[in-house]
Amino acid sequence: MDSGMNEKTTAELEHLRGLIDGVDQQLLHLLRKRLDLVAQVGTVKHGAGLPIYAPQREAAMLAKRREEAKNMGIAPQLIEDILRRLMRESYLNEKDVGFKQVKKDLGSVVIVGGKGQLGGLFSQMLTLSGYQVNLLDKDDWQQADSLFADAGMVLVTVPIAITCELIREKLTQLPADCILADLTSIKTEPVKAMLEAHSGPVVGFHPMFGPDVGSLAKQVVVVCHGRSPEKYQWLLEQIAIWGARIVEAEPERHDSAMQLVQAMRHFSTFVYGLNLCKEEADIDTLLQFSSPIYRLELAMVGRLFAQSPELYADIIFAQQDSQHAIGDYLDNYREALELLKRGDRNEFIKQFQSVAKWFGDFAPQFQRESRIMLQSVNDMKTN
Ligand SMILES: NC(=O)c1ccc[n+]([C@@H]2O[C@H](COP(=O)([O-])OP(=O)(O)OC[C@H]3O[C@@H](n4cnc5c(N)ncnc54)[C@H](O)[C@@H]3O)[C@@H](O)[C@H]2O)c1
Ligand SMILES: O=C(O)C(=O)C[C@]1(C(=O)O)C=C[C@@H](O)C=C1
Repeated sequence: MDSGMNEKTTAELEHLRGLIDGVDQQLLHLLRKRLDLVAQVGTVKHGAGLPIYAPQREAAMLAKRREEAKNMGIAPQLIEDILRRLMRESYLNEKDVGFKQVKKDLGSVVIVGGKGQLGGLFSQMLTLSGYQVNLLDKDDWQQADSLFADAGMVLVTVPIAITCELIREKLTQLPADCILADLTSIKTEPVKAMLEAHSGPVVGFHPMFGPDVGSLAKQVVVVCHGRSPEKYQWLLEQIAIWGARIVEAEPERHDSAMQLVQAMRHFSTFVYGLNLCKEEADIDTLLQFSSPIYRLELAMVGRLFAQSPELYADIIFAQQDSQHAIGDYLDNYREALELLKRGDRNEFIKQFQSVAKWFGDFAPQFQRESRIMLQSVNDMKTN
């Protein structure tokens, strides 16, 4: 290539990149305009008590924009990705405006363990909705009587290992019509303890997310009814206004689902990390050779070890029954290893096919979903 050609190329590139910069700046102005409109929507919703998350509006809007994109020769997935990202920003912005307060005459809310992670999040959400929130943490028990005296709701969110004991020993003298609720990751024992300790309304919740979610939009909260649901119906409406989906479950059914969804999953993630550690794997090297799916998997394993060991120990150890599920997993692992040792490739393929059949339509659905996640993982790479 001669140098004249190089200069010409450089000049052309510079010119085009200047134009691209201009378009990107216009995009910024459009984003500013959209955020301002969303802020106004937030104010209207706050006044009317409408949920932050409007799934029908989202579906209708996405369908229209996809169609328009196609007509303009733009990949529909591109506009969908962009709009979904923008809507995530909307949830955060609308949240800051605050939420309608569904129950005006509640009295105060006392969050026991309120200086912890999840307690902090619920304290923020309740405060943003106009409730008076008092925190009662481990060094605050001398104020307990005066805080409980005018409490309309007591919300327990202390470490799992001490939850039942604390409820039985310290929450037996609440006002008769006070709601007693908890956020514990297991439900059978805490709900039982609350029903025994308190004769008024009782309800158990399990937020299916960690404290680092920016907003509750699209998150799931499991509710286990205890006593007098009509007295805490407002709270379910309040949580729905925050954008979360309420899933009702009997405590036992919740706990048995959690054996697979939490105890076994966290345990196998723990063993995965333990194994990498014992093998003295070099994470930099692993990342260098990683496919996007491996990077995502490693991120999911690594994120466990950035969190509280006590929380995960409690989730795993609190349910003795989960040992069976973990034992079954180990048996299956062992049998699969035998297959490998025998060199029985045909049997491996046969079993693979029966698992694929069992997954049914979920397998291609998960493949589509994970493809989008993997593309985002790749987007985040900087080298
Ligand atoms: N963190 C999560 O991802 C998550 C998700 C769902 C449910 N949960 C549930 O939320 C509850 C709390 O978890 P967390 O992650 O917020 O834990 P955390 O350790 O951050 O918070 C617990 C709080 O309880 C306080 N505490 C300890 N002993 C106390 C006592 N005797 N009296 C009053 N307060 C006391 C601690 O000082 C701390 O502030 C657990 O039941 C857990 O199962 C947590
Ligand atoms: O239209 C609304 O209701 C909005 O809150 C705005 C918006 C958006 O960003 O377009 C955000 C959240 C909703 O789930 C749907 C749409």
